Amino acid sequence: MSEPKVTLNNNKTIPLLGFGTWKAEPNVVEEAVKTAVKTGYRHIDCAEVYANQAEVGAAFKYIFDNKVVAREELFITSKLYNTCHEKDKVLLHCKKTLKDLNLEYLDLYLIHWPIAFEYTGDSMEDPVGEDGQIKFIPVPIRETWEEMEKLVGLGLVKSIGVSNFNVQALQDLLSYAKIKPVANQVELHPYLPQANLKSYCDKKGIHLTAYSPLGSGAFVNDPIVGEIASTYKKSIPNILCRWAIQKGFSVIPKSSTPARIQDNFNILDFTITDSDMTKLDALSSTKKLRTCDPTYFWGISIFD
Ligand SMILES: NC(=O)C1=CN([C@@H]2O[C@H](COP(=O)(O)OP(=O)(O)OC[C@H]3O[C@@H](n4cnc5c(N)ncnc54)[C@H](OP(=O)(O)O)[C@@H]3O)[C@@H](O)[C@H]2O)C=CC1
Ligand SMILES: O=C1CO[C@H](CO)[C@@H](O)[C@@H]1O
Repeated sequence: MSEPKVTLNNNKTIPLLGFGTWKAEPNVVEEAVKTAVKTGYRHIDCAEVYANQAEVGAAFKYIFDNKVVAREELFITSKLYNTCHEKDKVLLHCKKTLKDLNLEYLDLYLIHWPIAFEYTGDSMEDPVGEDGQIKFIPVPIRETWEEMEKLVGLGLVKSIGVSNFNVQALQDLLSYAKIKPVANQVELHPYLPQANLKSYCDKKGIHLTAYSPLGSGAFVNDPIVGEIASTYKKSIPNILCRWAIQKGFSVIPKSSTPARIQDNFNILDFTITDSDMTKLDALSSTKKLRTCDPTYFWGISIFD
């Protein structure tokens, strides 16, 4: 079954079911990406900070050399890390990402977080001072965004967007952006449904991509999701990802396990009824969860 897609605000399309690569160890990610593409995924989510782009790039080389699919059939995203926000780092690290991924262009390049750290070169390590605190630097998002816009002009990226931006950060960006962000990639699942952000992004034509859609396994003991999964004879991850795509989000579950990579693709042959969608929508009133918390990572609070 072919992948459903939605149209972005620049008229390009994004496949709704993607494949995540964070924490996919360098020695397994190459096989995982090959398995994903052979299974049918057409959207692959990468980032320089995941420290595995060269191995993901080896998979892309295999895929294109062996005509598993053509380059135009894949939608490939990567992200500019917090250490690379300064004016002179954006082009440099976009080119580094393209070289590692063995690509001539990215479909989508995102500012990974709306916060800037001191530069640590290609290591992608977070800069930590002697006091144990992260070394933040005051680079305005505007400076970084203007460089991101130039990448579109250079043909290195088809679309640009952001990740982990709240409504306020998007409002600021839209006040000066010459090229509107096509997408905002954020943590999103029934325990963190991002209702305010969704309503703002819908109004502004910004697509939302749901990261950590499985909530780090937090739903395995949820009786409502479990019951819905048995009704449809699907797995809990299937229900979570299907819920996301029925709400119009793209979704990027990660797995390094071949059977799970294949299982997670099995969401295109069924529809969750409105009444079951309502039950899933109601879960955030029973439990709230944020697995990727910058307060915990770096001691900075950026979400509402
Ligand atoms: N923009 C950002 O700041 C962020 C982006 N992301 C992106 O989103 C992607 C997905 O998010 P991530 O945080 O990885 O978490 P996910 O919600 O995708 O969960 C991944 C975990 O679930 C396990 N898993 C996957 N499928 C199944 C299954 N069918 N049954 C049981 N367990 C399963 C995986 O194990 P195993 O691999 O062992 O099978 C892994 O431990 C990332 O890989 C990354 O690409 C993530 C976080 C932040
Ligand atoms: O995508 C991500 C995965 O983890 C990183 C932390 O180590 C985050 O920076 C980021 O959000």
